[in-house]
Amino acid sequence: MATEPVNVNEFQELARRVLPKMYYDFFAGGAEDEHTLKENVKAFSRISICPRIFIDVSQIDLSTSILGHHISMPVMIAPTSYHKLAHPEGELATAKAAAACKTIMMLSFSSTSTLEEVAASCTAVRFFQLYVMKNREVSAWLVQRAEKSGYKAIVVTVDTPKLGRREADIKNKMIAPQLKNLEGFMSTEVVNDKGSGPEAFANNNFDASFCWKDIDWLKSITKLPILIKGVLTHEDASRAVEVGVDGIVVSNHGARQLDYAPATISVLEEVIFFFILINPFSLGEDPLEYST
Ligand SMILES: Cc1cc2nc3c(=O)[nH]c(=O)nc-3n(C[C@H](O)[C@H](O)[C@H](O)COP(=O)(O)O)c2cc1C
Repeated sequence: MATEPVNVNEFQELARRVLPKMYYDFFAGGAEDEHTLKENVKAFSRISICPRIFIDVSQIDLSTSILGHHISMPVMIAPTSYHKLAHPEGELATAKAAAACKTIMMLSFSSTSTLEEVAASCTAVRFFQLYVMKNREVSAWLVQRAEKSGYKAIVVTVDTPKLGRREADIKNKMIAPQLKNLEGFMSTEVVNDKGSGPEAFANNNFDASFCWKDIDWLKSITKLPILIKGVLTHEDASRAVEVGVDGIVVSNHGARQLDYAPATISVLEEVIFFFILINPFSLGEDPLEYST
């Protein structure tokens, strides 16, 4: 690329050129046929933006609040794994960017820096993303550490009872890096010469039985607000209200989990419509905030 990249597509192309294929494929790929991966992009391209004219836009304020935290724009950093595979500064650089942009960073369970290191490195409001493990003690220990380190919410990812079948990772025999948050408690090294290391680790350790009733357990171990990430239907949004979580993240996990799931943006309207129906006067103020 002759000039500095100016948009995310150009950054992606740059990443493709400089990263080892195994890592690039991990970051860029989706599950199985990658049907949903393509749909995620196509669905955005089907949305057009209709401008209204003669409005004074000399001062623009995009700021909003999420769970009471004021942020500069309705854009946050979703939890993504293994940042150090892309850059030596890893999650610390991402956290610095979140602070500079005055937005919220959700730190992945699968980070390559510890949650304490990230907390010490920046002033950004941080949420901690959790996969609930078969060994509940490990999950409780992580939640307590997040609470102690000043994270402001626990985001439980609920679309990953098993890791999505990511065929590129299987072919590349993707090697999972050490998960820093688990260091000292358990080894995350997986020798899996048959396929994807991350898939083997997740399938050995994530609790595929975790379901609605277990939200009570989570509430019993933390005072932090609880968000569930991976909701795609109004039925599940309704259930989330019933079990009393503090927020939902509408998401198909970047098409990395269930292939042929709908594009996230295409179901957002349905889910938001449900909230308007149950609470017509409080859009934007309700404790259940809306995001993808
Ligand atoms: C490389 C990569 C790693 C990801 N790692 C995680 C993760 O560790 N935990 C998680 O909950 N979501 C993870 N995600 C999903 C993102 O948080 C986010 O949901 C996705 O990129 C955007 O799709 P959505 O708009 O459907 O949410 C990852 C996504 C990518 C691309």
